[in-house]
Amino acid sequence: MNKDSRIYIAGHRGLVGSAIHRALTAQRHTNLILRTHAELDLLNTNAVNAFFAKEKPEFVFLAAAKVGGILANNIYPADFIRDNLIIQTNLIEASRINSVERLLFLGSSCIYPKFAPQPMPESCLLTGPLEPTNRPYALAKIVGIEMCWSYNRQYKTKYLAAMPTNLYGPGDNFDLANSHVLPALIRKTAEAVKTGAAEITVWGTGTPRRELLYSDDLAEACLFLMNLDETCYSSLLTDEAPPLINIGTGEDVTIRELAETVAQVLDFKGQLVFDATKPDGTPRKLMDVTRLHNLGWHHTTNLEQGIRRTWEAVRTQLS
Ligand SMILES: NC(=O)C1=CN([C@@H]2O[C@H](COP(=O)(O)OP(=O)(O)OC[C@H]3O[C@@H](n4cnc5c(N)ncnc54)[C@H](OP(=O)(O)O)[C@@H]3O)[C@@H](O)[C@H]2O)C=CC1
Ligand SMILES: C[C@H]1O[C@H](OP(=O)(O)OP(=O)(O)OC[C@H]2O[C@@H](n3cnc4c(=O)[nH]c(N)nc43)[C@H](O)[C@@H]2O)[C@@H](O)[C@@H](O)C1=O
Repeated sequence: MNKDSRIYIAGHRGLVGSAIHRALTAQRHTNLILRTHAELDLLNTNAVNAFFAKEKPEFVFLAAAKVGGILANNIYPADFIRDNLIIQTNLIEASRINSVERLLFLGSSCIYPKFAPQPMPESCLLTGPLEPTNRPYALAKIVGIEMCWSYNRQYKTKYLAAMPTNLYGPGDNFDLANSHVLPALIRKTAEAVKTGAAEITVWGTGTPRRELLYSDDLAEACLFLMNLDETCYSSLLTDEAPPLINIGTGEDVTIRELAETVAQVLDFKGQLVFDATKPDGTPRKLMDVTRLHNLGWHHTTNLEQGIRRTWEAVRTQLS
């Protein structure tokens, strides 16, 4: 990407999109194309096509999606599969029609089988049954990968699918019902500190393991991939295997350890109570990040630093 390349960030107000926006702005990109949900509904095929025809982006970060934690995925499965299939199809097809140079499609680590080998290499895609709590969302993402691969083969496009691990950071969704685990734990812990409550409730058994990546690190990885030289980029887009790359830290913790780290950062001295009536979901989903490391990218923010930064960004809002 040149500094004046026309770059569209779909979903630039979300956790990931806002981090990509910050990273591109910090690198002095001057031609960013942005639309809020109210300005452009990505479910509207005609509106998306008109927007692409007018703005002619050269690079697309596809970070708009219907996203939520374990409970939201379980309660609204139809919304998750429908919205994601439509949004990604609209954007991939409009990118083809308008000759977008490179597109980065964001998927998720939940595309891999529930009992995949750990750590999970890209090659374990479609080798076993999925985790039921997020199967509709995961299937939409798997279709997105297959579309990128099919378009690359048939139309000679250059679409890459990045699979991030669980993410967190400033600008996350802190709604207790719909959010992911880390923002939920930060909010519950902040409220307990504020009210002097003796305990916080953690969903599930506390034994599942999760790998967490700070959103600004993820954004750096996305820019790194979009900026790969032609030889390295093309090496990820072969006819023989899906154009897939994992993004993560290669390290994970139990949910109990995660809750304890949040308690330590926010100075909460009370008890953790586990509510086993809530789903645990996948027991473990640790990414194999060998492919990304071999290209030369490593994360820089460790879990405790990331939680501190997130807390500093939201403490006035949550205290
Ligand atoms: N958060 C995580 O832990 C992980 C996320 N990912 C992936 O990263 C990507 C971004 O996720 P994240 O940033 O967390 O999600 P967010 O929910 O924070 O952001 C999604 C963005 O997409 C926008 N959007 C959704 N529907 C529409 C629509 N119909 N028209 C226009 N805009 C729309 C939202 O706008 P609005 O809010 O106004 O609707 C929002 O700005 C997704 O593809 C997700 O699968 C992957 C792994 C983990
Ligand atoms: C990114 C990823 O995110 C989702 O998958 P998930 O990792 O299972 O999601 P999660 O972050 O919501 O939960 C992780 C673990 O944490 C436990 N947990 C404890 N206490 C709370 C709590 O208070 N809230 C939440 N949400 N979880 C809690 C919870 O019970 C589970 O064991 C999917 O959207 C999936 O599609 C996807 O892509």
